[in-house]
Amino acid sequence: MTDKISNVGVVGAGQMGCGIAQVSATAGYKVTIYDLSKERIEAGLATINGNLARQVTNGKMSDEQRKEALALISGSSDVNDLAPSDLVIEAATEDESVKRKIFAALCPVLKPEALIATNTSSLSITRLASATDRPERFMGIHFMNPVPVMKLVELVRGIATDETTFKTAKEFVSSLDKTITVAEDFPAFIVNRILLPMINEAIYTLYEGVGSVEAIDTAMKLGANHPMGPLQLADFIGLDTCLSIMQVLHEGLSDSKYRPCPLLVKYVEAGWLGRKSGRGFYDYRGEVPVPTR
Ligand SMILES: CC(=O)CC(=O)SCCNC(=O)CCNC(=O)[C@H](O)C(C)(C)COP(=O)(O)OP(=O)(O)OC[C@H]1O[C@@H](n2cnc3c(N)ncnc32)[C@H](O)[C@@H]1OP(=O)(O)O
Ligand SMILES: NC(=O)C1=CN([C@@H]2O[C@H](COP(=O)(O)OP(=O)(O)OC[C@H]3O[C@@H](n4cnc5c(N)ncnc54)[C@H](OP(=O)(O)O)[C@@H]3O)[C@@H](O)[C@H]2O)C=CC1
Repeated sequence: MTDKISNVGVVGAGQMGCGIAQVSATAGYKVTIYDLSKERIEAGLATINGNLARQVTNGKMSDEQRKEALALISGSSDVNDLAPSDLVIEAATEDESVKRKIFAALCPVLKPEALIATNTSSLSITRLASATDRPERFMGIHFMNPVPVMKLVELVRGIATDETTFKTAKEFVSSLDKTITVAEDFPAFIVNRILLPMINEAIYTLYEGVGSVEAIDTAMKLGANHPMGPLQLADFIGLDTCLSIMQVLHEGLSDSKYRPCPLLVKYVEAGWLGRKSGRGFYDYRGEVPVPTR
């Protein structure tokens, strides 16, 4: 048995929240994106608009389908507008205290039978579930960036997640034409347990002067056939998110091999968060990205 999902709520109008909203609406779900700031929501809706328009230009969808998808998405800075949701996917900043506050505000608004999922990259699903009033109806649905392009979604159960919730999540993700992999509730799950230490090592390689930003990215693109160099990918993910994931790995697995590189810490402290803030290992403020080291 599964639950029927028609209305999807998304918390956080950042790069992931908007991607999740876009693919959900394209699959025919009614979507409400909630964020604290109206400007964020407007910028997010504009990004979705641009992405859908590009799909029309590339012949991947008709203009009619674009209009239908757009008509299914609305934005709100009032959490009460998530009340009709059958499923809420939390995709706010990768910070446990932020997510806990969101669940505290969200739970009283939702129908008792509504499901809550988190798109967290690394945090314990069991611990996040305990911050809600429905741990059995809570789980991890971890999309990859950019959501409209990447095929994989990791599904992660918490200790209390019930079978109906898991099956409903599976059915929902399959309806978005994504491929599922199931991960156990360990720090950073599967993809980020492997990917982030590689990115962190690339930052150490830069920190120790083994190569420049350009040399490291070129090496991995042409020497290992990665679509993006690791530093380019770190900027794409967001350096704040990369640091949070490394901290969760370091603390959660108590192994010094996961120690976040001090240079990553420094960039985040400077507010150089990658593409989203205009500067990271590359400076994106000009016509072409320029390495910052
Ligand atoms: C941190 C976590 O918790 C987990 C994660 O997500 S880790 C990150 C996982 N993601 C990756 O590793 C991405 C690695 N990079 C890539 O695969 C590729 O560089 C890429 C798919 C992002 C871009 O591919 P590309 O060939 O260089 O660029 P390009 O030809 O411009 O784009 C390919 C398609 O992706 C689309 N695309 C690219 N960036 C996009 C974005 N940010 N949003 C939406 N669509 C995007 C393009 O529109 C294009 O679609 P069409 O074929 O319809 O035109
Ligand atoms: N980036 C990636 O490659 C991936 C990220 N993820 C995960 O997805 C989640 C979101 O990441 P991403 O989209 O990259 O992050 P972004 O920084 O792009 O977006 C996060 C959004 O959440 C908003 N936000 C912060 N606090 C609240 C709140 N209390 N209520 C509502 N909205 C809030 C932020 O607003 P403001 O900026 O104003 O604070 C911002 O708009 C994280 O958990 C991350 O780990 C998962 C897969 C891939």
